[in-house]
Amino acid sequence: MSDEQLNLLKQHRDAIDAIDAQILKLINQRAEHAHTIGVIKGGGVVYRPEREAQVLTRIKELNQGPLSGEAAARLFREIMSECLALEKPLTIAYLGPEGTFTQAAAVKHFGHAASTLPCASIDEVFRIVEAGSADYAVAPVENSTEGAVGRTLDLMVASSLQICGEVVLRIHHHLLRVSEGLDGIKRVYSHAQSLAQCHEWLNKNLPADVERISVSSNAEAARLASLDPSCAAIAGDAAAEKYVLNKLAQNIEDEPNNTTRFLVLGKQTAARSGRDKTSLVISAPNRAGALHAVAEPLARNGVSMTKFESRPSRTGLWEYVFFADVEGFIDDDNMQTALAELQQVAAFVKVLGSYPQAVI
Ligand SMILES: O=C(O)C(=O)C[C@]1(C(=O)O)C=C[C@@H](O)C=C1
Repeated sequence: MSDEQLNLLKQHRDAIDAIDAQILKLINQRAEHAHTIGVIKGGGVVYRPEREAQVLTRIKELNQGPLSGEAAARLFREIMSECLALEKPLTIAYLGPEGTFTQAAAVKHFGHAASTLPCASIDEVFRIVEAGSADYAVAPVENSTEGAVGRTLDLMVASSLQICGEVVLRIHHHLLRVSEGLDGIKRVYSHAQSLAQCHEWLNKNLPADVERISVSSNAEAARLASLDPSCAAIAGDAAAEKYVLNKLAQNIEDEPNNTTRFLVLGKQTAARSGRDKTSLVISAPNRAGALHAVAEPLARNGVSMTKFESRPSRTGLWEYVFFADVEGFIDDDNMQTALAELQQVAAFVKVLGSYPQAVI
């Protein structure tokens, strides 16, 4: 570098140092306000999903670049996470083990200041929060290629927990291994869904005699691959980092827009954020007529549906339960009318929660 370049570099670095000092001071001023808000809340619920969604939406709107709106929101996600931890540190139960996409979703939603608690099953995630051993739960509910996560939906029917948020995560799968290169791989471990999502890539890039073994999670697959150089795993970034594996191939999922949606569950109901969703479960006696009876009051009252999923009820042989996600907040007038009408035709209607739509 020339003297002139060195001089320019120093000028910019000096400017960055001065700006960093200002940012630090302002972040701490923000933290002081959050701390005082915590005192005003007087030991009540500190996490306010609707306010967090509003803060992040506003940041995206205010942002003028060169950082992207998403990048700016992610930075503020972390600042808010630390501010919230000053009020009260949160523990988030998730479908483990460590390194799963569900943990990545929990961190995306609550930031790094929240502690995450891995659970062995979706049932345990619900139980732990119901018992008060963790503050919130994060559980997968649907994948864009594989469809609904039935266990989460079934548990929602009986659980006292409310949905207070959603997280949408792009799922990127990588082929991971302790050693370099594709030679000598005898087995590939992954969760059955991930093996299915990378099926075409595996057919094209690995010899036919490489065994594909499905295990309980992608993180478990990465752990197994870390123990044996003749094995590889399909898993995401978090698992690759945790088990210090090489990425032999990145983003090997067949479907480039592969996303998973997760629910955030807790004992509180969220307040209106302005861009909300409501999840309902509706039970009706027989499927053919029931589908129309359930969808019609929503449509007629102008409540738009973003998801509709039917599952056999676990209580009656021919009964179906319908899971509907609709746009809007529970006490919107049209929502209230539609719900009252639904109650006339359905065996039961349960509101699983009204909550802010995912912002980042
Ligand atoms: O506004 C509040 O209620 C706060 O506690 C402050 C704050 C924030 O840092 O902006 C922190 C945590 C809440 O979940 C929402 C927002």
